[in-house]
Amino acid sequence: MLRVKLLAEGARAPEVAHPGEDLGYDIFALESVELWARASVRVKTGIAVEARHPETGAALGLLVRDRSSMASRGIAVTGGVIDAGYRGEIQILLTNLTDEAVRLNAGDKIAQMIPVPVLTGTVSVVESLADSTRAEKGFGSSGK
Ligand SMILES: O=c1ccn([C@H]2C[C@H](O)[C@@H](COP(=O)(O)OP(=O)(O)OP(=O)(O)O)O2)c(=O)[nH]1
Repeated sequence: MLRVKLLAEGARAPEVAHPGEDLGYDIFALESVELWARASVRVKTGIAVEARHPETGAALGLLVRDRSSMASRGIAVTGGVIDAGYRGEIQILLTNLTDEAVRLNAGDKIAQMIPVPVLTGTVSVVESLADSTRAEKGFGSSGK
C-alpha cells in the first residue's frame, strides 16, 4: 500500500504494471535531464510517499532498483535506499555508464521501487558470535 503526495505539477504517482505479480512500483521522471557520459545525476520525481504493509499496516522502506530496459542501455540506478520515515521528495540517482550522453524526458519511467520491511534493531557490541558452518570463510572459499 502506497500513499503518495504529488509535490509538483506534472508529477505522476507510481504504478504497478501487473498487480499481484510485480515486485516494484514503476516511477516517473518529473523533468527532462541530460545524462552526460560516465556521469551521475539526481532526477526529481515530484512525489513523496508513505509505504505500508497491506495487511499489518507496518511502515515499509523502499529500495529503488533498475528497470532492466534502462540497465541494458547502460543507465544504472545508484543510491536507492528510501527509509520508511522519509517524507521528502523521492529522487532517483542515475549513472550513465556509457561513453555517450543520453537524454531522458519528463514522464519517462526511470526506475522501480520495491517495498521492504524495516528489520533494523538495536546494535550490541559482543565478545563472540554464534557458531556457523561458513565461519570466517568467504571471497571465493567455496570454489567456482
Ligand atoms: O536514491 C535515493 C536515496 C535516498 N533518497 C532519500 C530517501 C532516504 O531516506 C534519504 C536518505 O538517504 P540515505 O540514508 O541513503 O542517505 P545518507 O547520505 O546516509 O543521508 P542521511 O544522513 O540523511 O541518512 O534520502 C532518495 O530520495 N533517493
